[in-house]
Amino acid sequence: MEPRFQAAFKAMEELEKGAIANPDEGRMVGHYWLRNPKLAPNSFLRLQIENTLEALLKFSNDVVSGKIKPPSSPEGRFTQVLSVGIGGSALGPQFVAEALAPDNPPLKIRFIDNTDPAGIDHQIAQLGPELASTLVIVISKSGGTPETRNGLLEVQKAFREAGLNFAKQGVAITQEKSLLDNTARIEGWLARFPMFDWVGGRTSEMSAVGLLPAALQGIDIKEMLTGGHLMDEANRTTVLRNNPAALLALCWYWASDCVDMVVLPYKDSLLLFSRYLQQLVMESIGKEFDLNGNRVNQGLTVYGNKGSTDQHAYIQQLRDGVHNFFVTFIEVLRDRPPGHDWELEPGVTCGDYLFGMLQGTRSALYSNERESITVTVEEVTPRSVGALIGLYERAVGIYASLVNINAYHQPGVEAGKKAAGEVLALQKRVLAVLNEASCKDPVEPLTLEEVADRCHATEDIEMIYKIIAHMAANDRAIIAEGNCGSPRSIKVFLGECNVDALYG
Ligand SMILES: O=P(O)(O)OC[C@H]1O[C@H](O)[C@H](O)[C@@H](O)[C@@H]1O
Repeated sequence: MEPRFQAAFKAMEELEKGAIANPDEGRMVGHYWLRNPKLAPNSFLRLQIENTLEALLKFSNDVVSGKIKPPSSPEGRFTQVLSVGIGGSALGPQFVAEALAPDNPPLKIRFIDNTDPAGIDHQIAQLGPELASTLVIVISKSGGTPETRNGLLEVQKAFREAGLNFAKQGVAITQEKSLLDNTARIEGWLARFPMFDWVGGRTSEMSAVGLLPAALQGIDIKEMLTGGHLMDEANRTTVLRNNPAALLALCWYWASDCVDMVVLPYKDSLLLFSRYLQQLVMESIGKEFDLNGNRVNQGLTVYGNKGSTDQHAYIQQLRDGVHNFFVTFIEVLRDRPPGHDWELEPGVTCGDYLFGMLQGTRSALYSNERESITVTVEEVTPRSVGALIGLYERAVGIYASLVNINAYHQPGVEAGKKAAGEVLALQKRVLAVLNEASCKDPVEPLTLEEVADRCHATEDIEMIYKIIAHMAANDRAIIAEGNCGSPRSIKVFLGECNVDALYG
């Protein structure tokens, strides 16, 4: 493997110097500069990074100290953060909050990371009157992701209904001049922080995306950056056996007949690490074509929660069942902060049990020829979490070089987004057809075939059935009579005729 690793190290060196490492999108890949701005290929980019960090540190200090206040909160200071974002604009902040937020953070954080109305209602309801002291951070690199836009519109509606001025409590993190950036600027939001073209969503935890929410929770973000920076330095050696990320990538390569990567941190606070890694690894490595255009269908499937909890769920299959995986144990040496430990049996602490479970599971898997990797950290601190993120970011990049793919684009994601847009367009046509039939006197109930026919979408009859079932279940003026289980029996009409829509 040595020559291939040397080629991968060379590619990484070029990337760090500002090469267009994401060729299809014509972009540089600069997340390593975030923790060492001196590496940035020019002083303009270096200053952008440094100024953003300085500005966000100042902003978060002012919010935490109460210098920046919500306009109409009885507490007189912000007490909650509501983060609205999805994918790379949520997973890092969620992981870091779970891993590092103190028990009583200066601001508590909640997330809206979906366009599920019930989920959004739940978050807003939980805030209750504290909405008045909630800082809403809307995060979207592109500034146009529909789920995030919907979350924003829902939150703004809640603010209106509570008689609050959203702009005074809203912060945007997005690329300059994106739709979100323009909205925030025109509406005069409290603050805006930039995302950079050359940082991908899934590697944005150490940009404003991850750092601002973390700082507001009282997490030492400089330490996170230091951890990332130190890890990057270790990963720059071209001596394979001394390079942690390269060794990790080598293990993945060695195990690559086993495409399932089971990540098991034995530490509750690292529960969301595998969820975070799911995007980082799967969106980076899961590719149809290699860089030469050959179909390769690469991929590594990441899952896992935490040990020892998962031992009581699926380790049975790992030990005895289908052998298509390798496990990564994340071992944390420090059980608890010093001075709190006690022996619940002579010579044995609670943490000794956790340790025993990890080692026992590792041995039990090995005895049945199931291999594993162990990543050991001394304790869960901002520095070690920064280092873990840095380790996996670099391992993904190196592995991508080994299998000759572009780790930094995500062409497959577009297909689902486009199809979702088509479904919503079809829904509008269905409504128009139903409206026309429902405006007749007498009303003309239609079968699904008739709806499909009038929509000129006979191929899409199944989707039309789904659209009607969904709308009928949601008090949407649609009346569907018949038996859901036998779609042919269904007849549909609208409860009222919308004359404007008919002629509009
Ligand atoms: O930050 P945004 O532009 O809103 O993007 C959020 C997410 O959108 C897509 O699903 C991309 O595949 C992800 O990589 C990205 O993290």
